[in-house]
Amino acid sequence: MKLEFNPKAEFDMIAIGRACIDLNAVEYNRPMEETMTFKKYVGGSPANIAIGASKLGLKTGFIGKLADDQHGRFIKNYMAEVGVDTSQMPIDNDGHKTGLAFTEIKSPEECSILMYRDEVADLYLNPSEVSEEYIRKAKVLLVSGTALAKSPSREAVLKAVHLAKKNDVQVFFELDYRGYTWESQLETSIYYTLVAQQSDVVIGTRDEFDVLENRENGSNEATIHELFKHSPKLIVIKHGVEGSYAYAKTGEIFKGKAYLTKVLKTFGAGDSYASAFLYALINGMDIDTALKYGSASAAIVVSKHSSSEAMPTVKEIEQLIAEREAVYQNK
Ligand SMILES: Nc1ncnc2c1ncn2[C@@H]1O[C@H](COP(=O)(O)OP(=O)(O)O)[C@@H](O)[C@H]1O
Ligand SMILES: O=C(O)C[C@@H](O)[C@H](O)C(=O)COP(=O)(O)O
Repeated sequence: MKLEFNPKAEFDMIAIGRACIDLNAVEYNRPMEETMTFKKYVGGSPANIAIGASKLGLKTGFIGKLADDQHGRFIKNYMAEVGVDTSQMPIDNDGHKTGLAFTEIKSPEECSILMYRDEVADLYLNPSEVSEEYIRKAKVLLVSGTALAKSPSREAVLKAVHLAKKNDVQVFFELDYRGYTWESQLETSIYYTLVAQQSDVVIGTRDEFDVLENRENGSNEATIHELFKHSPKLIVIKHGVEGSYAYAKTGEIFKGKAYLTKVLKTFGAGDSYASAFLYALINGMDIDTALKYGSASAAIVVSKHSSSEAMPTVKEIEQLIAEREAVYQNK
């Protein structure tokens, strides 16, 4: 099974959603109450994915609203420096602020995120700020689920999905569930289902698919049975260190294993996985290989301090895959 991308498209991928700030505990392996210093990085799942993809050499753009403040300017400069096109990142004129995520690293296994997302600029992206001219230039539109949490960002994303489908741009939906921003799980389920049914590729953790289905302890089989009645051609369900599965509508099932490593913190895994998985698919690699790229990228990022700055190069990913696969083959 292979996805077809428009070979003439100017951008490999355009992401839509939030570009924010991560403040990662500098003194880690302790609770946040005892953490006195935090290091600033660009964050926000779709921004991390765009940065990761750009570092891998994909031509990447971003649609997202920024606050008119120091953080907004820092984000725009950083993203431009790593090669992301920031021409569709309007500035909020109504005093809304940049979203912040403080990360707590209690131990490599016990990490949590404290988010400040009330009245954040990214959720004020207006449908009028989503341009058909821009979206039609992409091979892939990557949608972050959190951008569906509130209006007007919700309508801006729905418009972007509509324009992508109209112009044969592949829609990748990263569920990216952050409970803080939603009114209820039922509300999330309604909008996740609406967008998932229209997407070409849906990526999420097992827990996030349970949110989409508004249930507990769902099964991958039930998920794919339902979603394959609609547009999706590929569904990726992640199971943390146990690895991930990619299900193709054509019936094939691919299993990706996690590459175990010395973990510093667990967050950043999903975003680095998504950027490398996408890189591999866009470059015509098969799904087994794309899963290896995703896992290797995640293994590199969980061993480092940030999610965005730690995004690896193609060389680092390929080296890790070669080393690990050689070990598996000698066993
Ligand atoms: N502790 C870990 N060590 C190595 N790889 C990991 C680890 N945790 C996750 N990964 C890799 O990252 C992928 C995505 O992680 P997961 O935790 O399922 O997603 P998310 O970060 O979105 O919650 C996994 O399929 C796996 O390949
Ligand atoms: O998405 C956010 O707003 C916070 C991220 O920037 C943070 O780095 C993170 O949680 C990444 O984790 P992941 O989505 O599991 O890759």
